[in-house]
Amino acid sequence: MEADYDKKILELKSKIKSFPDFPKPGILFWDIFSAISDGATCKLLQSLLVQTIKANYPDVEALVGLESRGFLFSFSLAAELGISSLPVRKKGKLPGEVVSHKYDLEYGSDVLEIQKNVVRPGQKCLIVDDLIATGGSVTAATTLLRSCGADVIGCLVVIELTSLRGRDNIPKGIPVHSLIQYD
Ligand SMILES: Nc1ncnc2c1ncn2[C@@H]1O[C@H](COP(=O)(O)O)[C@@H](O)[C@H]1O
Ligand SMILES: O=P(O)(O)OP(=O)(O)O
Repeated sequence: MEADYDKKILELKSKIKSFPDFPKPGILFWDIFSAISDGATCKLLQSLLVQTIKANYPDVEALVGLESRGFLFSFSLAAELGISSLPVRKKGKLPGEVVSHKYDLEYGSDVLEIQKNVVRPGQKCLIVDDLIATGGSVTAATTLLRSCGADVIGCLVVIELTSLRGRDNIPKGIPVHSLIQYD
């Protein structure tokens, strides 16, 4: 069983391409789109993510995708599990009334938004994204969701850049599950 899982992870890993110096010098960009351009890998990735959610978050009620690559997974997984798929977007992209959270970046700041009243108070929300690096996006999304009354039960990503220690930087008590880890 374990050997089968490890084999699937290796198969997935072999399909993810990396691009040095994108989008700026010094960044090694992990391109999730390179994996999902192949149908068999889409199916494999979806099944690994579903397996992780069922094993670790059996009570999850909503998957919150972070713009924009998080949306690839939040909708398809929510559809399979029959639960809500909620988007967190950058400023000015969601219609109607929104709740906002401004957060600091290395240089400057950014704002995340969610539509008002889409989260039920106490709703068990799992944050979903392609990758965790410093943990800044997950931290900001957690603050935003909590300000709406959500119960943030964890974070699920395909890739974790372990040397950046994102999981240590996010609020205590939010577990991180990643399928693939790179230094
Ligand atoms: N090296 C990277 N490759 C692809 N995507 C990346 C990379 N580093 C960051 N990202 C995107 O940014 C956020 C996570 O960054 P945090 O520093 O954890 O906020 C995530 O949405 C990635 O798509
Ligand atoms: O490329 P995106 O839209 O997924 O955004 P980010 O790089 O901020 O994750």
